Amino acid sequence: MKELLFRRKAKFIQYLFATFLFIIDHFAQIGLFSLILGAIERGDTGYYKTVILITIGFIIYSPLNFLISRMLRIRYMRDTILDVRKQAFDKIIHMTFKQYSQKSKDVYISNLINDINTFENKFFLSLLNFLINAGMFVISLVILIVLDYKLAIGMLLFSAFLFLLAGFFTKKSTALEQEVSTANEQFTTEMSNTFQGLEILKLNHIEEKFKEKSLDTIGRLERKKFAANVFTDMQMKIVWILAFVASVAALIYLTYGFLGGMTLALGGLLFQLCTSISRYLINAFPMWNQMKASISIYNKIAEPEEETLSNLKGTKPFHFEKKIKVSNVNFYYDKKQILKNASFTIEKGRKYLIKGASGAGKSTLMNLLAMSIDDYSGVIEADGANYKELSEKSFHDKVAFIYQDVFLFEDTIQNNITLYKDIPMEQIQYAAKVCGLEAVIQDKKNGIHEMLTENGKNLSGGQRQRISIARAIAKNAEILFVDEGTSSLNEELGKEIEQVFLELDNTVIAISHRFYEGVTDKYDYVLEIKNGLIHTFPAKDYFDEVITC
Ligand SMILES: Nc1ncnc2c1ncn2[C@@H]1O[C@H](COP(=O)(O)OP(=O)(O)OP(=O)(O)O)[C@@H](O)[C@H]1O
Repeated sequence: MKELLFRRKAKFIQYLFATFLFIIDHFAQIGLFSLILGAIERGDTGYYKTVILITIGFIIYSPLNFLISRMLRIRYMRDTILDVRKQAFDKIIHMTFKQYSQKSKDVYISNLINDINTFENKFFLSLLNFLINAGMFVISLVILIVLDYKLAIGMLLFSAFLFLLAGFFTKKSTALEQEVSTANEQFTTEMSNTFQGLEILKLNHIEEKFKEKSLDTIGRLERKKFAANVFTDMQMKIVWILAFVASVAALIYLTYGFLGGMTLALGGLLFQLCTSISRYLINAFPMWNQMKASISIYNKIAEPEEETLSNLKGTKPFHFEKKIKVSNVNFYYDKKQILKNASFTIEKGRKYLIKGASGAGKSTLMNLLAMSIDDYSGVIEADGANYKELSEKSFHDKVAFIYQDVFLFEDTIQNNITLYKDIPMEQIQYAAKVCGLEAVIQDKKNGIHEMLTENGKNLSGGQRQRISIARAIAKNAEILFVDEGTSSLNEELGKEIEQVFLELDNTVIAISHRFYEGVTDKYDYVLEIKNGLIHTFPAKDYFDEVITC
């Protein structure tokens, strides 16, 4: 947090100066009030005129001072909030895939919108109020020490007591702010799910049911916000009552002073200083807690997590010249064992098809081989290097994923194939040709530079899937992980696409429920999962047996 605040030193100093301007204005007001009291007491016309001139000067100076102070503060706040937004976005975008997939994408959206808004609204407001009130407190106390040190000691003791009291509230304030943040995440996720499934809700006339559920979530969020606000108000009220008691005590003390010959101007000034000190404390302490709560939100959304740092530990480059060896791998989801003592080998250039009943563990196995899961026992090695020591980036640079749903960017066909990497044009054209995209590209007015509309809506399912295979070929991926890559296509198209990646030289590890006559049996091996055990079969034998059975 300190690093964020001091990143723009010059602007931060301007921010502090702007706060100081605010404080000057406040003390000018107190001084003016005292001068007016003095003028009434003295009844001197010349002095009276001087006070009127000073008052007019103050009326002109005060709004100007406010304007300058505000402009200086806004510049700093704007730049710092921009930094927070960038940092929060960076944190999400640089998460490892494994970390990212632990939460729903809506949680990240909530962090980027709701949490940043909370931080923006609360942090600077509380920082400003805290600085102003703390600054005014110090100045008032110094003046009070000069004018009446006994009164100053009394006020200092009272402040120390309030400081201790505020410490008790800090933990609760932070916890409440975190609860609001979590409720925001739940709200965003639920809303997103509801809207994604709106078509089903409407077709089945169950909107009302979901409306009730949504209202519950909104209610929960509002209750959390209410609790956080009430707690801040409650702190203010407690401090306010104590401050009132302190002001009454100061008034009694001053009354004795007045009876002992103290002037009206001095008495008025001392009383104002005491009540102001109380007021500064009333404002400063809850703001301090609010500031700490906002900092906890900043840490949550913008500071890298321990896990991210520890995940960077795998630094060895991924090489796959010969084989990936899986030895005695066991994997559990909670207490349920999914894979038992799995041992097999993936040879370079071979095509593997993972088979098994629904829920047998096919995706789990693919995730293990794709480095998306690492909390397994046993060893997976690529050319002798332990998977757990490999750099995730190096691995992802050399593999490609082909899913049932292809995500396409609103950009050119070329950028959708290269995924913004610097790949020679001949390689891109080769990839497009191998995947049967040549005719599609020729058909487009701008060829390979044709823009795709949102998520490639101007392409057919088959064309979209071909682009996803072209990505793998263009990047020269050593392994293609294909998870139901043809399931959304019709039989004929599915067969054509499956044929494309089975004819590649690359290693393919695929999951498919489909059997395409004359194509599926071109896989080299089938890895069948049954009751957690993995059996390797030459594909021809496996399908001959299945078909015969
Ligand atoms: N994140 C998870 N947490 C807990 N259990 C899980 C999780 N993911 C999957 N499972 C369970 O692990 C088992 C294997 O799941 P997996 O998705 O690997 O099966 P699959 O063979 O790919 O299934 P399908 O063919 O239906 O897609 C299932 O019983 C599933 O319920």
